[in-house]
Amino acid sequence: MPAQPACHISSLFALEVLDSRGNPTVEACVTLNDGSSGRAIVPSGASTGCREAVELRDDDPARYQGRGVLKAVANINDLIAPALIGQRADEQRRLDRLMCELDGTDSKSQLGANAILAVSMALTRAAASHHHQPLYRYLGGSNAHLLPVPCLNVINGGRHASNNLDIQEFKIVPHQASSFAEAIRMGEETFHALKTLLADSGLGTGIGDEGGFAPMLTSNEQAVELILQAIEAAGYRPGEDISLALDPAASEMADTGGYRFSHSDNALRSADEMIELWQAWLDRYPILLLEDPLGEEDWAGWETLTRQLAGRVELVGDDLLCTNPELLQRAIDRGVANSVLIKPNQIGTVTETLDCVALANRHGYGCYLSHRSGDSEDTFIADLAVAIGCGHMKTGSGCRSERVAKFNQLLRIEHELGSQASFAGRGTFRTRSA
Ligand SMILES: O=C(O)[C@@H](CO)OP(=O)(O)O
Ligand SMILES: [Mg+2]
Repeated sequence: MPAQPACHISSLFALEVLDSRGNPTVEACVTLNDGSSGRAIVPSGASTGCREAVELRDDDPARYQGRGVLKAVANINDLIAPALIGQRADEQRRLDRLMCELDGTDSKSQLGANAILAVSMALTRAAASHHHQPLYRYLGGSNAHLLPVPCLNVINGGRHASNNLDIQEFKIVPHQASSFAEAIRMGEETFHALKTLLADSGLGTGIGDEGGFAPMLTSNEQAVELILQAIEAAGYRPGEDISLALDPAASEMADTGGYRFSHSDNALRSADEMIELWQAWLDRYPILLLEDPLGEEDWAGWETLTRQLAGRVELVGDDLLCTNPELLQRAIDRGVANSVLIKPNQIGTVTETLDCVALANRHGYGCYLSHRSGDSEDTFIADLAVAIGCGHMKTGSGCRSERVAKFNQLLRIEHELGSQASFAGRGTFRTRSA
């Protein structure tokens, strides 16, 4: 029998490892006949959209309070591996489809999106290695060169911290830089200035899940004011050098009749009042991007919001769109949002993630790439950002290794690209109507 070609999968296995919250997650390892290999760890969200692909967890309370992933691991070892071993690793579309067929559900609930995505990403890495290409080049082709503006989440609230802030993510956007390295320096200098400011004001400097500070404050507005002060203290001009981005994660606030700010004043606001609130914040603060400013079920509210604000600010659908091409198509048809958050584990394969990006590109929607609040040392999304040239991404901020790992990978990519690298800058943020 002739030897199988070098790109064929010779082994595939999975194991249970830990994410940044100390919860179990799935790692998959793929090896090819020529010895090339790839491994990948899937991240995990806390404020998840209700239409995300299913993250399969064990219901065994004796292990990790029922959060184990041994079933997902077994699904890789016992069901996916036998189907994939012997196949070409660089036929990503075919293999991702094969796994979806093996699963047989729309939500990937049978095998688990955590099982399928771990394998999907590991396959990409193994194939890139087989073809002697860095991941960003293999995924993005010869013109992959654009480094994203990093949006650093410097104050954490909502589901990501145990403080009294309703807004989940207060992010700084260092866009007035000539390179990714300079942008990261500006961001981290501001992060450290904020730490000093908080400490000098007697406020907490403990951090939340995504590496930002999580102080108890008097209002959500105070968080913004402190960040603006920190930007100036670091020697930068708010709005000129460094702007702001917010993720209110409003699905988490949804309550009968509107949105409840349960962490601070417990006020209930209707969708119209929420839109007025964001409008007032846009008048007052240099905000370039609002992610999930309304909830995932509130399509009517989103239509009004988009009509009123899409010409001024990037409106990103996260829980609303779940990296799902079908939901994005619905948003396009209804004129909702002007940008889509891209989180591979919301949809569950590399192929479908790239399909969602392609659909967004065809219709002039922005793509805003994202980590999850439970993440790991895996840096797949750093390479993905350059591969798809999305121009801006969020991956937390600068004092947790799982966040820094992505920054460091982007610094390596920028170094490797040398004079071929470009930095996206402010123009990457959408300000036109959908
Ligand atoms: O809401 C979000 O955008 C994300 C990532 O920042 O949080 P989580 O991973 O908890 O869904
Ligand atoms: Mg979000």
